[in-house]
Amino acid sequence: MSTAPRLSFLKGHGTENDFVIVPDLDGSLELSAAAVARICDRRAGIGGDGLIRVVRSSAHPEARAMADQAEWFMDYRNSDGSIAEMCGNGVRVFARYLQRAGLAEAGDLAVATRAGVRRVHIAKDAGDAARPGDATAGADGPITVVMGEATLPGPGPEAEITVTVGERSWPARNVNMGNPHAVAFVDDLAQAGDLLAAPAVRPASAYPHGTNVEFVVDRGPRHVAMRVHERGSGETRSCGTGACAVMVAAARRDGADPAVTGHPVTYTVDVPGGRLVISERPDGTVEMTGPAVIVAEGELDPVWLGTDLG
Ligand SMILES: N[C@@H](CCC[C@H](N)C(=O)O)C(=O)O
Repeated sequence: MSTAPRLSFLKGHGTENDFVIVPDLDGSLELSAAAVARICDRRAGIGGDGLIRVVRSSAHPEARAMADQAEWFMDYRNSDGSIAEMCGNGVRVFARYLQRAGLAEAGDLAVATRAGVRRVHIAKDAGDAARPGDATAGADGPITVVMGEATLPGPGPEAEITVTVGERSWPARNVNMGNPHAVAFVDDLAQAGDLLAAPAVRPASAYPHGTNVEFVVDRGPRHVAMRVHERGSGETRSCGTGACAVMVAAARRDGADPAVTGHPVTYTVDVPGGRLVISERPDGTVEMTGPAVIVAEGELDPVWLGTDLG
């Protein structure tokens, strides 16, 4: 009989950026990069753009210092097993899991991430939505995350980014939302091609740990659409931090800087998997609202898990 641990999981998504959620409340699991990649495999595993381990902050060495501000830590991994600092869609799905499991109530909540503590607001229902009547209000209501401030490098080589796909290159904006992004405005999203391989981004020195790449077109006033190639996951149907980076890049391009005007600015960002509504406030904080859905739960077969997991 197998002595391998039984591992419960849930599956969820935010605008079709999908995740395997692994509750490990007391932080007893060792999840190797290989184990994460196996679980996220869409043919041989559960499948997902990433894996989110739910751990009590006090039980995780990277989160212990945040435990007095946020009870729960989002340990986020990309589908190739690599670690990422932050996941904007993931943090909404994380909050939905906590609500569903009775570990948090609708309303305000703080979540610890590798990029710091993020404030989350879980709408009680569509009527409590940050934007009543918004298309993002599903049966469970939308979730809003205060994503922190975008960081853009000052003039210099790190600001002069070029993104290349095949024969075509575009200038891009370097925006950090806790994790790195290169945002390129294009004429047509199809120009990004099949995105089976990561676009080339130069200079490499601007992104010592690699980057996510967004391709953006205009849809109307304060309304854009994007595709994304995610570091560690490939093309996905959505990226929350990427959509925030896109919103800030679009606002700067459009001459809208809330820090200068004193007024918040809001963009609708369409992604292949849905719609996100994103605002930047005069104090520089970026706020994102979108759906978060849990679709299934189950248990991984301990025999299949084998010895990859401790
Ligand atoms: N999909 C996420 C971002 C996940 C991390 C990213 N691939 C990285 O390596 O930085 C989001 O919704 O923000």
